[in-house]
This record gives sequence, C-alpha cells and structure tokens, in this order.
Amino acid sequence: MITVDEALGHLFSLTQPTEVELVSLRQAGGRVLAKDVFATRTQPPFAASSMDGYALRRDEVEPDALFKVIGESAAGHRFDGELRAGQAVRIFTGAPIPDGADFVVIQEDVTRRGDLITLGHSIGEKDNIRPAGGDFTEGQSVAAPRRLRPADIALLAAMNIAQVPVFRKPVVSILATGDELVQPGEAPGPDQIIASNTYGLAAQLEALGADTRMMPIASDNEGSLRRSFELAQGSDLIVTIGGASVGDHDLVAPVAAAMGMQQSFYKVAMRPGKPLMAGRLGSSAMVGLPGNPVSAMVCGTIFVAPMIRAMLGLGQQTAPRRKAALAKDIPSNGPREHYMRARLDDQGRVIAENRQDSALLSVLAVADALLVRPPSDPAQPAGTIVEIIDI
Ligand SMILES: Nc1nc2c(c(=O)[nH]1)N[C@H]1C(S)=C(S)[C@@H](COP(=O)(O)OP(=O)(O)OC[C@H]3O[C@@H](n4cnc5c(N)ncnc54)[C@H](O)[C@@H]3O)O[C@H]1N2
Ligand code: MOO
Repeated sequence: MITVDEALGHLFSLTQPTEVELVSLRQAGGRVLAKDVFATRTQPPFAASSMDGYALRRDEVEPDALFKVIGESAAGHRFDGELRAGQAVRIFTGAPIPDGADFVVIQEDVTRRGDLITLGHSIGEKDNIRPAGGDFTEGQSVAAPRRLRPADIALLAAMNIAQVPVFRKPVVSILATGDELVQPGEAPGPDQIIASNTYGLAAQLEALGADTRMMPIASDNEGSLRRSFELAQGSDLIVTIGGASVGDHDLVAPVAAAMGMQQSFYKVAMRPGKPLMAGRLGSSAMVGLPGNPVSAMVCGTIFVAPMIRAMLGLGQQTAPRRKAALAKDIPSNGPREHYMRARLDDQGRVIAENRQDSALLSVLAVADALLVRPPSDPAQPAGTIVEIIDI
C-alpha cells in the first residue's frame, strides 16, 4: 500500500490545467483567472471629491473666510471653468475637482446664504480629494492564477475588463456502481438503498468549480459498467464509486482494465479510503473511490478536490490543514493514516466522534473537520495539538 502523499503525487501526474476560455464578467465569479489581466484605464480618471461640499483653494481656508459660489461640479458633470481667488464651486462626492481648486470643505462646515458661503472654525487639514489613479492606474495587473472573489469581479469591472480569461471548468463524470443502488426520489426494492455519496461528491466538486455529470447507476455486471464508462468518455476526470474492493461483485478495476485503463495505483494506507484506485482511461484521468459513503466523501476531500484545483490551474496543493487542541482524549491509531470525523467546540478545540464507521453519513454531516492521525499514533490526551482539515 502506498501513502496518501504518494497517492496524491500519482493523482497530480494524471492531471493538467484545462484550456483557457473567455467568459463575460457576469460568469466569472468563482472561476479561476488563467492569465494576468491589465487595467484598461486609471481610477479615478481625474482628481475627485470624496465628500459633498465646496471646492476652493487651500491657501484661502481660514475661519470666517467668505467665498462666492460660481457653479457646480456633480458626478458625471464637471464644472467647466477655472476657479479663481475668493471663489468656490459646489461639489458632490465623486465629482471632478475644478481647475484651480485643491481643497474641499464639507458642507457641514459651511454656512450658505444665496451664492455666498462662510467657512466655520474647525475645517482641519484633510483635503477630501481622491487623487487621479489613487485606486489603480492603466496597465496595473491582476495576477493569475487566482480564484475570482466578488471583490475581484468589482475590481475587474472598474478596470473595464468585460471578458475574463479563465480556466475551463473540468468536466467530471461521476459513476455509481451497484445493484443495490437507486437514485434519490426513486422507489427502492427491499434490498436496495439510495445512492448518496455521488450527490455529495457532485456538490463538493461543483462548489470547487467542476462541471459534474451524473452517469446512470451501473449494475454489477460487465456490460452495464462498460456502457457507463463509454458514456463518460471524453471527461477530464471519471470518478467511479463502489465496486473497488476485493468482493466477487467488485468489477470496476477489471472492467476498466479490459477497456485499456493504465493503472497508477491501487490501495492507499489510509482509513477510510483504503481501496482507492487511479489511472488513465483514454483521454480521461480516472479515480475509483470506495463505495462506503463516508470513505467516498473523505477521498473527495483528500484526493479529488486537490485534483480539481490542479486542473483549475491553482497548483498542486494538498487539502489545507491547520492545528487545533484536543478537547478529549483519543485512543491509539492503527497502521493506516486515519481521517477521523470530528467536531469543534466553542473554543475551537477538536472532539473526535465516538462512531467512526465509514458508513455513517449522519456522523459526517455533523462533523466540522477531519482529525488527521498519523499511522500508529499512540493514544493522545486532551490538550494535545493535532492537525485537522476543515470540511
Ligand atoms: N474482505 C474485504 N472486504 C472489504 C475490504 C477489504 O479490504 N477486504 N475493504 C473494505 C473497505 S475499507 C471498503 S471502503 C469497502 C469498499 O468497497 P467497494 O468500494 O467495493 O464498495 P461496495 O462494496 O460497492 O460498497 C460498499 C458499501 O457502500 C455502499 N455504496 C456503494 N456505492 C454507494 C453509493 N453511490 N451511495 C451510497 N452507498 C453506496 C454499498 O451499498 C456498500 O454498503 O469494502 C470493504 N470490504
Ligand atoms: O477504508 Mo474503507 O474506506 O474504511 O471504509
């Protein structure tokens, strides 16, 4: 059996970033910027007022000074003339500073009568002017790769970048196998259960930016599995679930092999997730996840999610870990790396769930984190610092 890190190394060598496509700004949120982009303009393009008030000359500011208001500068409509000594221009937030002015007094500090204003006694030093280019200048870049957050979208919009180069969403076909499975909403027979982890995995990978396709459930026979694999052809990644172990009905590996899969590995020293398999099938990377629902979801976090990030050009990174203190003792671990389902208490300390069976979705659903136990880790008392992966 290989280690989790070795398995990840193999999985990364099966992936490559997808091609670059241009999408409109409205479609770009959450996508990964594939090329550096450059501001096509300067913002603000002119010195602008940051307050509603009066533009005038700084060297004329003194208590009780009197000015004549000679016009108005509003956002979108500048004052066309030039301001001279003793003059002020009514100005609003975002409006261009008139030529000749270098200071804005906020209207709260001014008394106006007709077209005359008198300054108050506590004007201060702040000029209330945003200089041209104070936010960004033409040619300034936003560097790729970067997952575009709402703030990035606003910045690209301000830079007048309407079409954004992003990595194409990797197409992931998800293929459940097993005679016992029916889709949610269908009526299961007496020996059947509902396919669940396929839906969990699809939600997980969609949230990361994959375009997931749910294949029909394959029955436990060669013909059915073959048809499902054929339907999934051309995907960037084919993820099978179930049929990965050593039972008589575990046909994923033999059928994939008969269809030409070049296997990179089978079995990883981890718990849950031991019977993980991967390889290349035609033009697709293929990962065979174990069927136990929690095993499939944990492998989704530890293996498939990093593959998707790599395909999206975000580099080859393991699932992010952080440190936390144990709130309760934990028993010794066996020979495989263990990803225990765990909760965080209100002080951020971690508590391993009592029941760790890889069939228990209700336990996974209330877990906040996976507590990572190294192979053969001895029992640990409360207070020990451990590594966790937020889920
Ligand atoms: N003799 C051995 N038996 C098993 C071993 C072993 O090493 N020797 N490994 C165990 C481990 S660990 C796991 S994990 C499972 C993995 O088995 P498979 O990948 O072959 O999965 P199945 O047998 O098809 O299913 C296991 C379990 O999960 C349910 N299942 C399957 N697919 C789905 C789905 N899409 N949604 C919900 N539930 C699903 C299935 O009904 C089974 O209950 O093997 C152990 N056995
Ligand atoms: O490793 Mo299996 O994935 O424990 O349930």
